[in-house]
Amino acid sequence: MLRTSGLTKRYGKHAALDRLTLELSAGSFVALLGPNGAGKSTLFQVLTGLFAADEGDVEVAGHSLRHAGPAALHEIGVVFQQMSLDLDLSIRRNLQFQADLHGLPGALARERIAAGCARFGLEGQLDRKVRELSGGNRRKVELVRANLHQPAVLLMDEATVGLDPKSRQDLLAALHADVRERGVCVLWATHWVEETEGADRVIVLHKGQLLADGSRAAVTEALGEATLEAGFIARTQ
Ligand SMILES: Nc1ncnc2c1ncn2[C@@H]1O[C@H](COP(=O)(O)OP(=O)(O)OP(=O)(O)O)[C@@H](O)[C@H]1O
Repeated sequence: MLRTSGLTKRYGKHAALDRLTLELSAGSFVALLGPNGAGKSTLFQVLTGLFAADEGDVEVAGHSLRHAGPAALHEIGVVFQQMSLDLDLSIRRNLQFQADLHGLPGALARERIAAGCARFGLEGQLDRKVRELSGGNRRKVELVRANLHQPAVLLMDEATVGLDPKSRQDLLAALHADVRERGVCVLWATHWVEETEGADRVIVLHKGQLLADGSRAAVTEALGEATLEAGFIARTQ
């Protein structure tokens, strides 16, 4: 569903991504675990076409980002670390804007906006400005937005920053439901080991390279300490 081959992105001489090759399947929740500076955000910026890779390519649902950019990008939804909603627009206007960008017909857009918001208990708040919402509800709107065009791949970059435990739980439950019910592939970037719980697969990124890849148990074993957290800390210092 999502493939990268030999993906390299340099800032000057420094390789933030260093020949990264990955293959992620449909219907899987994959945790991308890496310390600060590992290259997680850079990977997301390349996957979403914000920056071009220096080497390598990305394929999303069979479309090459380099050769068929719009088709590849249509299969990606993203929630970045920094909130990117327009604070002075209502929830409805923010979501409608995204629906227009993806060319969703009016009736379908209205239906998906209503269903997406209802899923998070936001249905009574559609005409409120985003500025008036709590951090948790802003995140939920971002997730509704990322899902509006029903992409095959959802990229979540430190998406629980600022969320209370209940909002965090709701967000994760919604994503796991998308994986099960729609066969979405979720790539969940985090530097918190506890956020890999429930993931089908854990990928550990360090200095732009793959350090370990597999189930939590397999990665714990590969990192060579008693717990995943201890191994992660020991091997990424
Ligand atoms: N615009 C930039 N110019 C120069 N170097 C950059 C730039 N953006 C990132 N880097 C460097 O690239 C490397 C990877 O950074 P990146 O932000 O992708 O890591 P990250 O895993 O997302 O970290 P964090 O968990 O702190 O968000 C770091 O060494 C960082 O300093």
